[in-house]
Amino acid sequence: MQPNGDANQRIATISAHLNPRSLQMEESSGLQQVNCRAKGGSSGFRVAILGAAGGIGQPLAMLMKMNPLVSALHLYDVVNSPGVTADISHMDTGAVVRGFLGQNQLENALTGMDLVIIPAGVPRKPGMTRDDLFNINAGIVKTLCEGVAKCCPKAIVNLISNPVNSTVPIAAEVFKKAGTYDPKRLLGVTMLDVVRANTFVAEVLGTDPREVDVPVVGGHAGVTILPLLSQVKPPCSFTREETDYLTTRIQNGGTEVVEAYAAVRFADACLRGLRGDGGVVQCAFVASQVTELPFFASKVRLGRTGIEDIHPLGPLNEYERIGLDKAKKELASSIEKGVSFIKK
Ligand SMILES: NC(=O)c1ccc[n+]([C@@H]2O[C@H](COP(=O)([O-])OP(=O)(O)OC[C@H]3O[C@@H](n4cnc5c(N)ncnc54)[C@H](O)[C@@H]3O)[C@@H](O)[C@H]2O)c1
Ligand SMILES: O=C(O)C[C@H](O)C(=O)O
Repeated sequence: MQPNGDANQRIATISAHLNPRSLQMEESSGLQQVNCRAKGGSSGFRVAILGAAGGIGQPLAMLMKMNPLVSALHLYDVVNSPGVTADISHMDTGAVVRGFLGQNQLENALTGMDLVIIPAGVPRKPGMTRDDLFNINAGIVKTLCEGVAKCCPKAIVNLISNPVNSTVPIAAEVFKKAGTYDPKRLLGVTMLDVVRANTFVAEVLGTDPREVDVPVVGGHAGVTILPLLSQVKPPCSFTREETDYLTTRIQNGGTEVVEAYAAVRFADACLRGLRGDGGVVQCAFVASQVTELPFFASKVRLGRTGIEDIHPLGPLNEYERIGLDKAKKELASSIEKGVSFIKK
């Protein structure tokens, strides 16, 4: 898997030769494979991953290729997408996979997509906060969202690139500028916090994490990650010591491990919503009136039009009310930072 221009062209030639029907050729010749949009092997949704060659992007691509709701999978990156595409495309599952390399293929990658998942950008190194990524990732998200606004304005967007607390407001401003903003279709992925919370709470309770549901609200960084331990299902209670331990561990989970599993589960929930399944509810960072802030993570119900309902926070205990105040303070400045990045 050593992708470069030549390898790309070789893959193009081989793909076109072996299965010309699976490709929708553009008029122009050249690097045809990467310029071709996948037709889709079966009925299902068309999904693009932007940043598909990265640490999150690659396993995400593999797991989305295994998802029966996906008929076409577009893998876009500024490096290495041909090799990743070749690997993933050999999996014997329904979705047709196409690779797209570099800025001039962004539009082809995006055209016709139902769901766009964005894990593009730089990740944290030890000692960094997610906000330290702002300077690089803000510009990347801006450019990619301009592409979305132009080529698939009706797509659901799952924003993974950090700092999510600022990149979601950036995306919203880009879409507003383009006249395509639909707050129901823009979701910051905070599901990893829920997945971690379920796991850590189950550890403390000595139960199966699949049986546990912990709402995590606020945002996706440090104190803005607010697990509502008073609302855990099935109902249970924690000592003050357990509450401190769990809250701190959930808030700092990203320094332990970073993984794609939650992104896959969240994308699957969005697709099940688009299909019309009932009762699809997940936490996400979205435009919201749950608090006085313009964006906030809480439980949302996903449906055919994206977010169909945003759940209120429910009753909070004293510990959570103090946590909420801290979360809102930091969130307000992260949101403002994202908004003014576009407005400046
Ligand atoms: N929200 C979450 O729960 C969550 C979870 C994990 C990671 N993240 C964030 O996701 C991002 C990616 O993390 P990673 O570990 O995959 O990093 P990575 O460096 O392994 O991968 C990032 C990928 O993005 C690509 N990229 C860079 N600029 C691009 C551009 N302009 N267009 C398209 N692709 C571009 C890179 O080439 C690379 O392949 C980071 O910002 C990280 O903090 C968020
Ligand atoms: O923590 C990170 O930097 C990545 C991601 O946001 C996570 O929560 O794992």
